[in-house]
Amino acid sequence: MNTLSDDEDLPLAVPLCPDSEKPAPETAASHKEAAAQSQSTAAVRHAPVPVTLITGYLGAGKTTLVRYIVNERHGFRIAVILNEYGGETGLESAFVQNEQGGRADVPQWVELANGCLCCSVKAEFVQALEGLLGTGSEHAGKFDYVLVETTGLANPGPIMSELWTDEELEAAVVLDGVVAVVDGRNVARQLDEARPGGAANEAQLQVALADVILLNKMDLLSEDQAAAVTGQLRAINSAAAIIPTSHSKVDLARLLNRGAYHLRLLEQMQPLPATAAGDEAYAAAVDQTKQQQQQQQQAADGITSALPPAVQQPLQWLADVSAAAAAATGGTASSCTASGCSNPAHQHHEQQHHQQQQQQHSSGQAGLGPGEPCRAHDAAVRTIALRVAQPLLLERFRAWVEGLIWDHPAAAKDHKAAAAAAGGGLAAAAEDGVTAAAAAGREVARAEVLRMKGLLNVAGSSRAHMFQAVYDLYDIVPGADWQVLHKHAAAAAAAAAAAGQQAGDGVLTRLVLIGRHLDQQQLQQQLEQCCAACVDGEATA
Ligand SMILES: Nc1nc2c(ncn2[C@@H]2O[C@H](COP(=O)(O)OP(=O)(O)OP(=O)(O)O)[C@@H](O)[C@H]2O)c(=O)[nH]1
Repeated sequence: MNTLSDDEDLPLAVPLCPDSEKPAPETAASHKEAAAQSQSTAAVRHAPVPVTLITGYLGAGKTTLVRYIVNERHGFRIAVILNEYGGETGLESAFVQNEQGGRADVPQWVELANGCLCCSVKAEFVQALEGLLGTGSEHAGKFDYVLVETTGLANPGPIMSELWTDEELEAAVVLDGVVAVVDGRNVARQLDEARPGGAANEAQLQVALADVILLNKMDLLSEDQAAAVTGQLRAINSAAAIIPTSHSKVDLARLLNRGAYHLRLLEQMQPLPATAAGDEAYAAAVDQTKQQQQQQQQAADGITSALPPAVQQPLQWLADVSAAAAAATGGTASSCTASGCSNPAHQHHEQQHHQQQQQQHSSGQAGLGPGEPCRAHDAAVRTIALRVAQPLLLERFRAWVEGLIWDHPAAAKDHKAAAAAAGGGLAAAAEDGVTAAAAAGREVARAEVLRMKGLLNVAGSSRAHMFQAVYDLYDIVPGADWQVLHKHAAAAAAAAAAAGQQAGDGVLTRLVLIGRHLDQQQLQQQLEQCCAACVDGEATA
């Protein structure tokens, strides 16, 4: 499995659909399309069960959310997997089970005690899912949704990549989305908690890796406090939807069945089967949930017409990535900080920090030099946006991404050699940047990329390519033709503009990156080096 853990060596980054023969971009696209086609066909047969991962710091409201979901009328037959430390797991799940009686649809509870999903019980977790859903299991076909509640101290990255790629399950399950529940009252403090060696803490990782953030305990926050916390969360992760909640009560159409990680399958997936023939109430509830979700999403993004999934999906991707990029860019401009935090308390803290740095500087100590990037902000988990108009060479782009998401020094070294052979040494660029900075006497840490999302303009292909990376994995899926996309995006842009939102524009590669030590200028330069024009320039130089 391609995941990170304390007790395993860091694996190589693996494209979900690897091109072992490194074909030219045009061939690569066709290869991907063929692979997507065969996977999609399998999806129709096996109908993989969507899994939503629920993360969040201790006491944020995860169990409250699970309890709320299983008691709502949503039409899904849900299996719930709890990953709790200590002896109270039985009590908690028994309590929830007793409550579910009336309206929940056969929730099944599986307890994973005495271990953490992010390390020691990954195997147990996979076994639990196989037991529940795998072929031949007595439960096979009985559930059409899985919720996994992690411990408050879990880093969701490893389990995300485990779920995203789990071949052992033969697509019995598919990661649908990651929800982070945050305690609005305490999240600012939790995000600030220091970890040895300056590592990102769990609260930061949970927010950074989420597709949806529930800003919970709104009943305990003033409007100003809520706005401040929202700004802080947005600065870390501009790509996630932030939904304010009290007692984790949320419109489930915004939470479930988002399809954030199964782009290849969405086009071909059939509607969820009814519980039993003639169970009209069940089927109607499923339809209603899906319809609501689609309408809300489309209304939010200005996508008004009913489009085929092959167009709608990349159009949605375009809207999501553009909105995330706009939020990241707007955030950066909103204050003196790179993180763009709008939390007044945080700004105050950062003002102090700047003053300290400047005082240190004027007193001759190592501090903030003119034009020097601020290290404290650099160390914060944040979102940055990149864009480039020139078409990308896919292999160069791959080499760059692989270099970024392998942050382990040994893996980076292996990768440097491999990528130098494959794509002209781009993979080593980040490391070389660090070395150059060190030689110049600057203290620069290696970029730690947790999540990437983008739409790619690939040289030799007329199709917009959807791209995302989580932790040590990435995937690139060809979507609709740019022309078709633009035709619909123009309508969407007009609607979005009318709604006061920023819409996507032009045949552009646009990327958002979430992580730490992200040097915007350096990463922009590295992305530009992946362009065909850059390589042509090299050839003629
Ligand atoms: N006031 C208020 N209390 C809440 C809200 N959501 C949850 N709580 C309470 O917060 C406490 C913790 O909620 P849980 O749902 O157990 O949180 P958790 O994230 O599962 O906690 P751990 O399992 O310990 O990590 C409980 O007492 C909840 O009743 C909310 O929106 N407002």
